[in-house]
Amino acid sequence: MANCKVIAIANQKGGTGKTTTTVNLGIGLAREGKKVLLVDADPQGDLTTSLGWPEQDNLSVTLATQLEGIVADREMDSHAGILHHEEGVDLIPSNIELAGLEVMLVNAMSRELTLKNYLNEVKNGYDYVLIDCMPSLGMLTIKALAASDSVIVPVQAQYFPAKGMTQLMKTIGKVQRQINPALKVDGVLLTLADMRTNLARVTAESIRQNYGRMVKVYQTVIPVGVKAAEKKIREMEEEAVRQALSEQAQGPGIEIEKLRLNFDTLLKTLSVSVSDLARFLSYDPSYLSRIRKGQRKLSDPQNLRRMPF
Ligand SMILES: Nc1ncnc2c1ncn2[C@@H]1O[C@H](COP(=O)(O)OP(=O)(O)OP(=O)(O)O)[C@@H](O)[C@H]1O
Repeated sequence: MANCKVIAIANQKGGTGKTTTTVNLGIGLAREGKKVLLVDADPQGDLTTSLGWPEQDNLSVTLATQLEGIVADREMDSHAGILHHEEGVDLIPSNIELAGLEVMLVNAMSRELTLKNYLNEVKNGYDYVLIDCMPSLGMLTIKALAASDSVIVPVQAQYFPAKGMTQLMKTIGKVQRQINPALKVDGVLLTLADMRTNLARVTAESIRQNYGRMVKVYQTVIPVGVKAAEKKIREMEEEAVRQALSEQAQGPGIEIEKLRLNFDTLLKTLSVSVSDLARFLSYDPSYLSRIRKGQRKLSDPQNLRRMPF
């Protein structure tokens, strides 16, 4: 479609509701009769999982395959790998292979434009393309901003994100000046808001006061559904969780790769995201995320053993 709009859903802070916004906005637009393609631009593949493809390592064609084809200048069917969801949205999925692509792209020509070039090949069939970005301002997010007409920034209403917002706005400004002058900020979306608390109300007000002149802050605020998130974890098979945890918590001798695999199994068993588990345990999501990527060991296995399951 000639007027396809490409929107990046971005915030370098983890767990602000990017994936949830992408899914719900996408399905909402599909219900309005729009043709929608969702793009999972996060190697953690949470969008792919949340749409019902948890075994994403078994997918033969993903976003990484397509981008790699563009870099290598290989003839490819650009529609290969696109999945169709029963709610009426399409998805180009991702898995951990996307992380490896960043390294490969260091020497690639026009590396910032690989995603744009790929989307140019597929977007004609769609009214909207929504890109779920990863929680970083690295090359994959730059690529998403370079490929987009606009960006929506989900911000968790519970924390005043002063430093993070300044960094994000600087990056958007840089992309506008150097790669994509047409990029617009659609708006800031306040998410996970518990408006019964003073903190959320004060934070929402501060965000409007501090950024409202620069960018639109949507009047619509997404309320937190605490019960739903916690119920999901509490309903898990307790025995399976304990078993996976005790394997993980074998102390400093455990191999980092084994820990990574165990942790992955744990998340799949629970069918929860890293952010879910982090919130439930009051852990820093980036700490758990590094364990999941095989970048660090548990520093406090005893603490994990006492998890409140
Ligand atoms: N309104 C809500 N109420 C309750 N839980 C929510 C809500 N929105 C999102 N969540 C939960 O919060 C967690 C973080 O949301 P989500 O995965 O959408 O954030 P994200 O910004 O994409 O995370 P990441 O930065 O890790 O990619 C998820 O477990 C999700 O299920």
